[in-house]
Amino acid sequence: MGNFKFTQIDIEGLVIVEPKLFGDERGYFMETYHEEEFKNNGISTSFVQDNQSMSKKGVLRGMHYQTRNPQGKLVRVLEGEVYDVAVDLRKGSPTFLKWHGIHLSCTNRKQFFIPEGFAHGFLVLSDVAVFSYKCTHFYDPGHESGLLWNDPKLGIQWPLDGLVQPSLSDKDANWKPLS
Ligand SMILES: Cc1cn([C@H]2C[C@H](O)[C@@H](COP(=O)(O)OP(=O)(O)O[C@H]3O[C@H](C)C(=O)[C@H](O)[C@H]3O)O2)c(=O)[nH]c1=O
Repeated sequence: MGNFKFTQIDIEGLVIVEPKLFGDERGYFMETYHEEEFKNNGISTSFVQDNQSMSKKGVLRGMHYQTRNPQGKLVRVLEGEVYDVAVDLRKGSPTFLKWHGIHLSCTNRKQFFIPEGFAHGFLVLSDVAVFSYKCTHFYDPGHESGLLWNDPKLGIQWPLDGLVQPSLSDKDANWKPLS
């Protein structure tokens, strides 16, 4: 046992997962998910849908959540690097509207578990990023919602690194600001 390191952070429920790498002259092997180890470390949920997206440098996808069938997500990067952000939207949470960001990359191999009740998004820092994640509920297009990436009420510190404006879908450019 023990092929993963789990780190809880100061927003309850968010977990950083670091798989153990087994390298040899052929290359490497690592487990990327293990139901029992994850359950024993605060990720006691089942996943029903896997997604993958590819994005170019400067793309920002988010901040998304579902108002019905809220999706918990276990996210990781297969190629490149992103800055991944989760925002606590759980009613009554002591960290309501607080956010946490983390660099996920194919080199640090970190995974980020984001429970149901959070908005999620990421900014692509490398030329290309392939993003892969598991969801705890199915996609529910009729109940998609979102927050503006730069909503002053959130104050997310994106590593824009000179980028004036990330590249957004029309949907992501037009979420309603928090009142
Ligand atoms: C999410 C999703 C999308 N789609 C279709 C709907 C659109 O025709 C197309 C692109 O969808 P969208 O622009 O919403 O994709 P993203 O901007 O990557 O959305 C995701 O971005 C952030 C980072 C998230 O955390 C969510 O998983 C999700 O909202 O794929 C599906 O058919 N199934 C799905 O589960």
